[in-house]
Amino acid sequence: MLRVAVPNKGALAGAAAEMLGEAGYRQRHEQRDLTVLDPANDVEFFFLRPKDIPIYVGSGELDLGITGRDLALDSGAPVEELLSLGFGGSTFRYAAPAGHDWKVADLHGKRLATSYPRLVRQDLARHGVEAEVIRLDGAVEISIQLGVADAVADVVGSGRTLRQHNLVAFGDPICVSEAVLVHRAGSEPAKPKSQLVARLQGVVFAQQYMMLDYDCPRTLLEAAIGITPGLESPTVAPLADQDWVAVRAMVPRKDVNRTMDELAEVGAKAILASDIRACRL
Ligand SMILES: Nc1ncnc2c1ncn2[C@@H]1O[C@H](COP(=O)(O)OP(=O)(O)OP(=O)(O)O)[C@@H](O)[C@H]1O
Ligand SMILES: O=P(O)(O)OC[C@H]1O[C@H](OP(=O)(O)OP(=O)(O)O)[C@H](O)[C@@H]1O
Ligand SMILES: [Mg+2]
Repeated sequence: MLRVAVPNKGALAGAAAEMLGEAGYRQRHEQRDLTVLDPANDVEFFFLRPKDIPIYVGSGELDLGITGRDLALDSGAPVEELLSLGFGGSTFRYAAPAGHDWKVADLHGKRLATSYPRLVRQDLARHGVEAEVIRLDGAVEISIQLGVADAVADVVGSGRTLRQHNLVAFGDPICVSEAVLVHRAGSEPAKPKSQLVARLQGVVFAQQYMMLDYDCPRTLLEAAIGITPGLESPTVAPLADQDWVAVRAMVPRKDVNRTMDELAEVGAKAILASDIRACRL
């Protein structure tokens, strides 16, 4: 039976559960349940803190896990990414009080608070900067005003928390993160494992694409296909009116409105965009 770690709470938990549900796996009904058995798919899910997941997967106790790239790197556990999941996007950055043009070199000799000490120490070493790293569990942005640190290194999502505490981010992002599916580095892609990977890949892909359907005069088909080449090639079907065809193609979600504008401009009609729930490519 495949054993899979899933975040039990926090920023990644909701979207991870939703994605597994969309991929056809059994959901937990009680927020406090720590395991869920899915005999139909021969999988057992373990609901764990995202920070601990790389440790369980890296040790080989669990086969797969969903966690943040930043957490996986900070753990130092021997895990590797199988798939980027497209949610939980953040950057991990240095930040310090606004009003000064901070450089990473300015951290030399300073106190730096973070929940990701390994990631930070590695980055400081890369910059040849020696700073005192103070490990905090959370709410790191407040540590400067409370007097325990001069600067921080923390997760930035919208940037709202930094602004609230009058901090500015500086230097290149230490890590550009999102939720990822990991396995133990170098482990074999056993079959049930690769089936779960393929299912999740299908959901990630479905979320990034939309299906476009439209009617097009035959004479304009070439131009329309140039706008919606699809993945392999678009489906073209005859209409009752011999001069028209129906076209169906997948398009990147982020481009869908611009693509619809372009199709309308070349003369396509009845352009419909619909969501794709899941797919196998
Ligand atoms: N505001 C945010 N926006 C986007 N991603 C975030 C945000 N906060 C955390 N993350 C991502 O979520 C993961 C950490 O999740 P979470 O914050 O739930 O864990 P935690 O900090 O260990 O737990 P908790 O916050 O519940 O104490 C990291 O990969 C991080 O990059
Ligand atoms: O840029 P923003 O959108 O404001 O998000 C960033 C904040 O979100 C996370 O905190 P979380 O809620 O996980 O609390 P924590 O600090 O206790 O981990 C992160 O640690 C930052 O504090
Ligand atoms: Mg957090």
